[in-house]
Amino acid sequence: MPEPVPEPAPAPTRIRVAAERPYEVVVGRGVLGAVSGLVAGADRVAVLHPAALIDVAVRVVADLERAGHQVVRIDVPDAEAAKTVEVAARCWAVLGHAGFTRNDAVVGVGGGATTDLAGFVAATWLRGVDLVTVPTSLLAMVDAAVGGKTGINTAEGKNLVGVFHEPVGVVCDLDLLATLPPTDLRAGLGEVVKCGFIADPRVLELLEQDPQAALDPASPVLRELVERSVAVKARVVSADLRETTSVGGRVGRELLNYGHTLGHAVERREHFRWRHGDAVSVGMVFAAELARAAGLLDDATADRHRAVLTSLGLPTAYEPDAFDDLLAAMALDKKTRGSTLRFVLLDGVASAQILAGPPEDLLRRAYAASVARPRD
Ligand SMILES: NC(=O)c1ccc[n+]([C@@H]2O[C@H](COP(=O)([O-])OP(=O)(O)OC[C@H]3O[C@@H](n4cnc5c(N)ncnc54)[C@H](O)[C@@H]3O)[C@@H](O)[C@H]2O)c1
Ligand SMILES: O=C(O)C(=O)C[C@@H](O)[C@H](O)[C@H](O)COP(=O)(O)O
Ligand SMILES: [Zn+2]
Repeated sequence: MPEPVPEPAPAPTRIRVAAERPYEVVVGRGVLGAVSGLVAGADRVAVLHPAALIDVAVRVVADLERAGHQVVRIDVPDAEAAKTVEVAARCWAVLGHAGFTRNDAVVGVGGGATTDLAGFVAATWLRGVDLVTVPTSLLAMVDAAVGGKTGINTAEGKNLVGVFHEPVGVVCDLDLLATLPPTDLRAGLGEVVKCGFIADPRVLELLEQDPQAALDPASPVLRELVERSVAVKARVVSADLRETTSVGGRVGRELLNYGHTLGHAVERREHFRWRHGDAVSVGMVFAAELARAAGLLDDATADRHRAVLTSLGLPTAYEPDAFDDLLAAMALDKKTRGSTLRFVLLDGVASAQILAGPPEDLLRRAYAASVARPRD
């Protein structure tokens, strides 16, 4: 009997983002080697990573050194602990010490917290040097590493300090998801569900058909979900890079903030110890209840939020008595104008509008509905 011939691995997918300097998001398996080609013009390269990703960072460093770059590896704190001005200042000090100039580059290897920090450091050093993101979590692949939002937190709230700074390239190596803890993979699906509701109904169908496949890092279903979510993000940011064009009935980049108004408030109340994707999950259920209470969204689509998120094991409700704290935190949401809160709401799947200044009692009713047990 002849040996069975293994199927060739599918070629990497390249998704283009039309920024001022257009760039590509490469999605595939075994594509880590693409990083060095993206920083070809740099003499020095800084590779920022948390301890959990040391093995990946070492592989990237070795490639870069083989290509002749002088490389500095910077070990940063894990998760949200990296997104502080103190950590950014430590990175600036390392770059200064190593003599980083404007043709040098920063590479962020890690989850969304690391790529947000790396982006902020790259954006601010000498007012901007090249950035390559190497997302290693699902959430960073489908969202954080793409699109140029960079930032750090302050005691007052989430991502309150940051700049837009697009990467020169994004390398999503799906093989890296093999070591991602299942709880973090699940949290990443929160942003995938978001992409389904705001723009791509096929994402919702895939999740509903086989939630377990979505939770399996080796499955082709997960690859399709990553590609579809990156495509949604690329399309939205390409049309509104700086989040400036939600006018009239048209929602620009703010669309990507679906579920984040309450989600970020939950993160702040939890002192940034909640996973971002979990908070967005809770925030989307609240947004669906608000849209239902405002008479915008039909019952079936509102209920579909809780159903799909629950099937993936994501949280759908926060503490019943927390609304006053959350309302105060939402005042600092970036979509707020003056004292007017603004929410991205759906009036159907893939159809959004901004609700500005809803009365407080409507918000309270929606929150109460979001924490109530689902209807049978
Ligand atoms: N800039 C944006 O557009 C944007 C979009 C969405 C989210 N975000 C930000 O992204 C952050 C959330 O990202 P996240 O969910 O990736 O969280 P994270 O960066 O905190 O990573 C989650 C955990 O997974 C670990 N990890 C990551 N990849 C791993 C791997 N391959 N193997 C083993 N462990 C791994 C990390 O070390 C961390 O402990 C938040 O700060 C959020 O605000 C930014
Ligand atoms: O890229 C965007 O735009 C988003 O809003 C994507 C979100 O998933 C992400 O969490 C973002 O960081 C939130 O933006 P913020 O401006 O509210 O901090
Ligand atoms: Zn998000």
